[in-house]
Amino acid sequence: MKCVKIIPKSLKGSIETPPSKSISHRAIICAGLANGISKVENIEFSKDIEATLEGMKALGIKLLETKENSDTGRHSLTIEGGFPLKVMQDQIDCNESGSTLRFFIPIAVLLNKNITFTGRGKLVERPLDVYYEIFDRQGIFYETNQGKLPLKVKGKLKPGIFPVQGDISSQFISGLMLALPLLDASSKIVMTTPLESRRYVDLTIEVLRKFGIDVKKEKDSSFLIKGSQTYKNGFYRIEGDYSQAAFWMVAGILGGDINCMDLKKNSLQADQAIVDIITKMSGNIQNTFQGIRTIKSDTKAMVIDASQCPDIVPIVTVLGALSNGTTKITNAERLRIKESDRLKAIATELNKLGANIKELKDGLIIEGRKKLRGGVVESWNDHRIAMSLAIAAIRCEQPVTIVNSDAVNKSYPKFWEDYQKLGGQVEEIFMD
Ligand SMILES: O=C(O)C1=C[C@@H](OP(=O)(O)O)[C@@H](O)[C@H](O)C1
Ligand SMILES: C=C(OP(=O)(O)O)C(=O)O
Repeated sequence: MKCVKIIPKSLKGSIETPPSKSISHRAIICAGLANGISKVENIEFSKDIEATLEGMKALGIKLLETKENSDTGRHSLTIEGGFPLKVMQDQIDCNESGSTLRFFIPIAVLLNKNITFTGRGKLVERPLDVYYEIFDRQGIFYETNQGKLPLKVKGKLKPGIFPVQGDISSQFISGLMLALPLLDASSKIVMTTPLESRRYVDLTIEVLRKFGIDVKKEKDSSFLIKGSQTYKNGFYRIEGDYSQAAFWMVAGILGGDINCMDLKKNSLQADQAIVDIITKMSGNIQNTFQGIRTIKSDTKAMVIDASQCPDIVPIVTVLGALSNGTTKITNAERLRIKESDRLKAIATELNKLGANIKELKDGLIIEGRKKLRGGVVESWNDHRIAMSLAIAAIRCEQPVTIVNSDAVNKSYPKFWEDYQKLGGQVEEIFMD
């Protein structure tokens, strides 16, 4: 198994922030549903984005051209889409990507064709009940392995009222929003419990708008989607990813000076919350002409409500573990159904490095320390756990070995390369 050994060092320099994974999924799907040719620029081929692109190809879209930008190594895609889609393969492999699976299922049940969804790792068991309830209500055929993947579907979604729980995953609401405009009458999504990860839904509405689709927010708890809409083809450039920038921002605060470039100031990304969190913890964070800069600072503890920004919890836990006082993470129960049980994973592994973190049912209590010790830790095959541990290494007294370091490929294949570009000392090793 691939592992990395990190010699603790501060990180300094500028980083070309990777493109937003969340926006990339949405833009590729929208381009595929639009009649004609669209261009999607600034794509990083992470495993999750590959799954979405391959999935859309299975549904008949054509990837006419992939052009690499020689400066950034990122790609510009020319996509020929169109609805109705022409199913080329009846099996869609979502690998470990929750977004791919939950965005594709409603699209698959627009087509009345047999389609089977497969996946790996924790994705096999991540919840899908919100969709199963809709299928039961509408008489859509589906077959699972006791609720888990593989999932086989066949049927045709009907417009109407969709009561949906808002606190399991916002990805169900985004998935429905992608498909419902293509039905022949209006639909309404009505939240039956408060919507968490709300800004991911706002992001879906924004990308849909750019592709000519209108979704109306009626109140905080319901969305109106007119039927018989058509996706319009066009050009979309993906902005930088705040979830990934969060790792470098915390790295700057813990021991360096880092400028993250290509971050939109008025972004709809949920994880822009990292800027507010660092500011409130008294970190030195500044807007620069090209991005956001963080500089080594003494930070203090705070209480962080994770309900709207779950993906930054692992890296915020690292910051809390190295801040003065007791940081509390609350409303974070959904972290247990991500690529790993992230509350357990980050608490267990940071404690191995010498942190003092107590796990609660829906959060964490983190007693801050000046330094951590170092040692051997596990990624739990979770990209955000691997990257968080790599950043924690900056303030360790001894080297840190991360087992299964390839987990980063799910969202950020160039993470180790960028870590070294910033002056980090990383040695690749293999362990059984
Ligand atoms: O819509 C999206 O792009 C995402 C929504 C969030 O999921 P939940 O709504 O399940 O929290 C987030 O954790 C995930 O990484 C990406
Ligand atoms: C949870 C994540 O993604 P997904 O739900 O798409 O697998 C993530 O990127 O942290």
